[in-house]
Amino acid sequence: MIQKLKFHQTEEYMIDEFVYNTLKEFSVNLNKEIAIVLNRKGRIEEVIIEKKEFAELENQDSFPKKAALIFTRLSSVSHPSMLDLSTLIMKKYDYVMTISLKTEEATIAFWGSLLKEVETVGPHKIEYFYNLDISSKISEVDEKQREREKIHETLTEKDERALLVDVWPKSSSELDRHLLEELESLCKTAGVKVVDTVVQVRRSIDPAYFIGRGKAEEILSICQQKDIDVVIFNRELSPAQIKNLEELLLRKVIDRTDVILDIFARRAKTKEGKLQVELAQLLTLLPRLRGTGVLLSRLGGGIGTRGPGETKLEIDRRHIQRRIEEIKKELEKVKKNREVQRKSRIENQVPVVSIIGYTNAGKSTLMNRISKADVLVEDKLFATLDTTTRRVYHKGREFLLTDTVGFIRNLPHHLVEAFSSTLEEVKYSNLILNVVDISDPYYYDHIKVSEDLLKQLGAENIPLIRVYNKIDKVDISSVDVFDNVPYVFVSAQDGRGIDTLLDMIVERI
Ligand SMILES: Nc1nc2c(ncn2[C@@H]2O[C@H](COP(=O)(O)OP(=O)(O)OP(=O)(O)O)[C@@H](O)[C@H]2O)c(=O)[nH]1
Ligand SMILES: [Mg+2]
Repeated sequence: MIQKLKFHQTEEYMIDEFVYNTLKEFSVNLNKEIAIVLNRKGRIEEVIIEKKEFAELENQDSFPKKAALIFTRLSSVSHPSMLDLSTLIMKKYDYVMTISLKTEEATIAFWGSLLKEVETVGPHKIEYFYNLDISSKISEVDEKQREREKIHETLTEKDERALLVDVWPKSSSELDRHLLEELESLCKTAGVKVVDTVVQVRRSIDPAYFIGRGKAEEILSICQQKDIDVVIFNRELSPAQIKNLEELLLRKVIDRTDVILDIFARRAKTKEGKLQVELAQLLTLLPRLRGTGVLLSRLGGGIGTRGPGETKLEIDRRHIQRRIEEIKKELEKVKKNREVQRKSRIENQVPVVSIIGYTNAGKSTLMNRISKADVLVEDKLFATLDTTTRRVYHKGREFLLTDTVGFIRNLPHHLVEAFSSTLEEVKYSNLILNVVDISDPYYYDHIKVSEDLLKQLGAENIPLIRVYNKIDKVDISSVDVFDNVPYVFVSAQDGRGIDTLLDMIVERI
């Protein structure tokens, strides 16, 4: 049968009578379901006999990107199942056709021309499809896809113009101001141009618009005057508030979490890093999807819509749920791997020292200084997303030094969860270095944020040294040292204090 089908070419990129009869004959005789893959010329590229779930066809790379999947069902079900639809979506087929051999009826599922949902034709008797002109439908979809890619490109090419919105309590403090500045540098890192900032002082939060409808209308007029593309809130918005605000402001509305996620999405390099970012994005996205509809695009592209790598976040709820499970499984594997490595380290008795600290504190610079590793150092938030480990020797002692992702106040809950496999490493270290940028006026606050997170990770009982960094920038006599935690003053940049730090490390491991 394979020979018979392999060199056959169907008309119009559709099933024909010959193919149908052949499929039927062999399906019935073998009592097995059969699938074929058609390329765009209508040639049969592949014949697959009874894979229970065609969605699990894994050698997706050998498929041309654009192709159709046609398969038989022995039962009387002739409409596509959830699984069939997710095959269509995930494997990027042009269309998927389900044929019931019992009823001789079939249904095809394909992307609608708005690219927002899946359309179906059928169930109809199989003969109906022999003359169906699917090619023009498909080219319509292609055309739309190209247009959208163009829009996406222009949007990502030019810097997006953002309006920042914050809500402060009646008794606002310096810290509120600081957090707003922090959002501004997050935006800078994410490549967004901050055009204006609106701060509202209010006692309570409006459940529908967060800021109250009057203020929201005021913001709309600012957006129109200043050609704003995106409105960024410095507080966490509920899914309903995002929806209401987007409807009123006619612009993309995102919050602080989205900005951080966006930065993470651009920066994740390793497979694990990417998986973790994707997981965090999906966990954030899920509660924002309402109903069972297919959410295919938030307004436009740009910030808040990027996935790790080049993929955009265009996924429906079921698919998300499945993907979340998939990622968790993969991360579980990574974790197992880590455990094995950890065991062998324990057996070899090589102590582990972890560098943690607020983002931009100088962790990677310190790592490079100590181990001469080449870790990306940048005056940007979250330069490091993937952990790096290096072997260090000092005074006849050996230890492993690990650089980690930076901490930040209000680190999105989903990120902590998603990055747990990376952050978990900290829990198994013999010593923790909390790197603190003392040139930042809020350094004490940063110490607290980082050490609170250690508590959350269950790492609060591990010996810790506070490494007060950047002493080349400030006069250390003006620096207060808090609590009874061991500390050292260093400049990771010019090397001052590093020997003392190394001595302190080997004393403690
Ligand atoms: N003046 C001075 N600048 C420093 C020192 N250490 C680091 N920096 C600068 O601080 C910025 C951040 O340094 P990184 O080492 O990337 O900081 P990080 O903590 O790894 O940051 P993330 O990975 O983004 O969380 C860079 O511009 C460094 O050059 C220091 O001792 N003195
Ligand atoms: Mg770093």
